[in-house]
Amino acid sequence: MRTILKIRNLAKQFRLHLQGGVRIPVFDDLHLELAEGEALAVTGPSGKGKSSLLKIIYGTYKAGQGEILVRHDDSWVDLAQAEPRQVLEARRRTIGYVTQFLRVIPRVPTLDIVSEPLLERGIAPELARERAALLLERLNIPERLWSLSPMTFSGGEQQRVNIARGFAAHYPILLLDEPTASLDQENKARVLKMIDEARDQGSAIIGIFHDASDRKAVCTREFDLTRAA
Ligand SMILES: Nc1ncnc2c1ncn2[C@@H]1O[C@H](COP(=O)(O)OP(=O)(O)OP(=O)(O)O)[C@@H](O)[C@H]1O
Repeated sequence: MRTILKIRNLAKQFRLHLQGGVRIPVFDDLHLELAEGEALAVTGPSGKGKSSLLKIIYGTYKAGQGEILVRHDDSWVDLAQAEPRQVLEARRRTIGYVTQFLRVIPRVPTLDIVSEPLLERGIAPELARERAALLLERLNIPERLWSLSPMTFSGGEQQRVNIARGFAAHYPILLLDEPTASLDQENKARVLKMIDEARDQGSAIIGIFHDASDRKAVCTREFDLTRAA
């Protein structure tokens, strides 16, 4: 399997400008490589920087130093240095990101939220909606809710809508920040199966799972931040 992500020398610290310029160091000299078909669990105690690492890879947070080389359309792009336009391109086709929180846009129906990543790739609306419907069904979202905005849905329902959206299109790299956090056992098992299927199809996964048995179920390797940086 080909390497798809190479992180070299990554350093990050936050600076709280509104609180006397206090510095919070997170990483120093972090190195990481990931190949297609691998599922990496990022571990470490609370506050060690697990979510920050995912956000840096996705381009939400800027790296302080270092390289984040991603294989995008068969060439290497350093997302730490990339223009915002390149980051958006990579997000559209190469890197997916699923958190436990859905960013709800008022009045947009659930089915449209889930089909959007497919429509963005030029998939015909009919096909995109079919795929979205399959995912919602698989994740136990009752059909009567599909035409509604998820704004009033329960936490677990919103999380499953977010997961359906994150898995609608194939991404070579998939970042998962506690995707199973507020799910019951049955839905959790379904999500873990979807993660496994994505990996079987060659996606490289980086996930944060608080539950050790979830990590064991889907991850091929662990990356312990207490040792990494
Ligand atoms: N936007 C931000 N501004 C300032 N500090 C931040 C910001 N985001 C994270 N931090 C700090 O960076 C450190 C790492 O936070 P992060 O959320 O990445 O940890 P984590 O390992 O994911 O924790 P948890 O397991 O509790 O979710 C923490 O000390 C946190 O306070």
